[in-house]
Amino acid sequence: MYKLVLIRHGESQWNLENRFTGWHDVDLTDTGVAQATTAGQLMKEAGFEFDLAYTSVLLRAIKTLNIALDEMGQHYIPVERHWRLNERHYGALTGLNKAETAEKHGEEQVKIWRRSFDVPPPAVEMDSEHFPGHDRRYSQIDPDILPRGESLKLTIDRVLPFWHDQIRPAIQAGKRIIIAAHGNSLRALVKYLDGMSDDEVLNLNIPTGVPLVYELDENMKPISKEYLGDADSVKAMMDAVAKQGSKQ
Ligand SMILES: O=C(O)[C@@H](CO)OP(=O)(O)O
Repeated sequence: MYKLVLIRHGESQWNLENRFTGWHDVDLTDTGVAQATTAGQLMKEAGFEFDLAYTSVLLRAIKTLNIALDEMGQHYIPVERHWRLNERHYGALTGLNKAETAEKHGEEQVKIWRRSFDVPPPAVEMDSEHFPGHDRRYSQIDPDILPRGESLKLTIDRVLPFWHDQIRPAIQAGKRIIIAAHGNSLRALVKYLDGMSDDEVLNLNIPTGVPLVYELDENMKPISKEYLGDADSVKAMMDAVAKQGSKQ
């Protein structure tokens, strides 16, 4: 039996401002820092020990991981940062306020953009500041595979190769692993691990800064899955994420 912990970053500045974020590199708010600290305390109390951590190349996930590991006294473990764990790229929606977008285009359209399985947002132009090709951290990646706007399906297509090539073999080699990532890159992983249908994943919302603990069998099939912390507050946080696309 293997244990795996997934954690979405704590609240970011653009979560607070309710803006589509994607690959835009925003920092944590004070609440986000507090959530990451609490997550570390909860994992410490539960006796978790990690050998290796994976995260994205975005500040909010990296910081959440560092804060939580620091809190656990496990700041020294190796960390692998990879762009394939980045948030889903929100294309031309990046930076827009979700409630204002719902006023303009309707809540239904915003729900389709946020949660449909295979409808991508409108693409960013190559000359947009939100096209990743202008960012040094992506300079080694073939521009043809850099996203300009991803559906969940496209996000899954770029997250899963990293799971299969790197993370799964490390788990099966006995490494105890934590993955700090993002709402939609983690929805991609959870959909895959839980074998959820394209319809079921529509209602999956992942709260910020709460460790999600999986027990996996030899074939990486989930035996159990639970969030650490108070169940009612976790549920309230998930509902709040779902409502971010409502009109004000
Ligand atoms: O804006 C984003 O990048 C994501 C996560 O914050 O939002 P959503 O939950 O709307 O997919």
